[in-house]
Amino acid sequence: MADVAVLGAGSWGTTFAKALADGGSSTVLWARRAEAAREIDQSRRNTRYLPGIDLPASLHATADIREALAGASQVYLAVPSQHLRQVLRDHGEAIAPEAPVVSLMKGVEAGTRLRMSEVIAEELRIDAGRIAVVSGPNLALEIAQEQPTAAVVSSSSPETARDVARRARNDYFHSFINNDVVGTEFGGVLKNLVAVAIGIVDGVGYGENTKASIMTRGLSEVTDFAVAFGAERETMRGLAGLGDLIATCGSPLSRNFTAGRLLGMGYSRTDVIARMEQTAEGLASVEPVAQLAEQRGVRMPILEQVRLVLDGAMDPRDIAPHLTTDDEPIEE
Ligand SMILES: NC(=O)c1ccc[n+]([C@@H]2O[C@H](COP(=O)([O-])OP(=O)(O)OC[C@H]3O[C@@H](n4cnc5c(N)ncnc54)[C@H](O)[C@@H]3O)[C@@H](O)[C@H]2O)c1
Ligand SMILES: O=P(O)(O)OC[C@H](O)CO
Repeated sequence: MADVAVLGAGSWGTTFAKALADGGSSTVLWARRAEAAREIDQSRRNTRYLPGIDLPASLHATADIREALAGASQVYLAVPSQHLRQVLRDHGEAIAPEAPVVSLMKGVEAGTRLRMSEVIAEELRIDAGRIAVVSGPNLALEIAQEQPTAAVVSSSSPETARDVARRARNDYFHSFINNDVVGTEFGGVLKNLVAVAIGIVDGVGYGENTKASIMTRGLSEVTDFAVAFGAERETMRGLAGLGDLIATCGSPLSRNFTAGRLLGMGYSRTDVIARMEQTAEGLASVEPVAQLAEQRGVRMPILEQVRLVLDGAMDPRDIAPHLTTDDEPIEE
């Protein structure tokens, strides 16, 4: 029986499980595919998602989710956002009654427009104080290579945030804490959308001025959105907001940036999805976030343009840090 369980053996689940194990927790990782579990357990490698990375001996993997959850005192979730609900519906009752449940994901559920912590609360019917989310500038491969990185653990319960942050740290990974779950979660979701926009302009061939303009206006857009839903403005200037925006928009390791780049090069949404071998959460989050923004009356010109490019209704060359229909100058 392990101290902690991580569900999802893609690039982030495997990396986070390694970080937990390197921090001293005996860790079990659930992989959906039996071959993946076998490779991690026996060869200490996950070649599909983390080529070249040696995994620690204290990390055990299994394809049996019930075995993974048995007795785990903390449960970390790292499956694609659109599939979380089903995993919890099928196996949630195997989670130990007091165990904190921690979302490592950065997406919004398409049909319901719910954040992952909301999906967890709804499916498991547990108190919000037992739920935490982790977010920050956390490109998996860099962390798997043990490059120094920080993240923030957020929970409405300071005790839960602290308990999780104590486990989720080691020599190369540091966890801060906060209690702004809405801001921390939306920071991770929304930077993906700005990263798609930055990828698009990169694919078109535009340079640093265009990217910096879109990143800066993107942060303002992300902040307005998150604050409209109850987030603290300060959170958006922290690791889960600005920090993650910088990392994701500036790195070819980012799948959202990569998806945007393909769009900018002229590939259609369908082609991009077919070419992506890993999860680019931003693609599925565009529509629900746009609907949420409309609901609250938040103006999101960059998101709107990403949506138009994805729908094939706008030439990627026309994407700009403002809506091209703006006639009059507006306040920065
Ligand atoms: N990779 C990163 O750098 C990183 C960093 C921080 C947060 N995240 C977030 O972590 C989450 C997971 O992303 P990832 O990078 O590990 O994705 P990934 O594409 O690398 O891996 C996804 C994993 O989920 C599994 N999976 C696919 N469909 C499933 C289903 N129906 N049910 C259960 N499991 C399924 C896959 O087998 C795979 O193991 C995303 O929300 C992402 O935004 C990723
Ligand atoms: O590869 P991406 O675009 O999903 O980004 C990964 C992490 O969220 C970066 O913090």
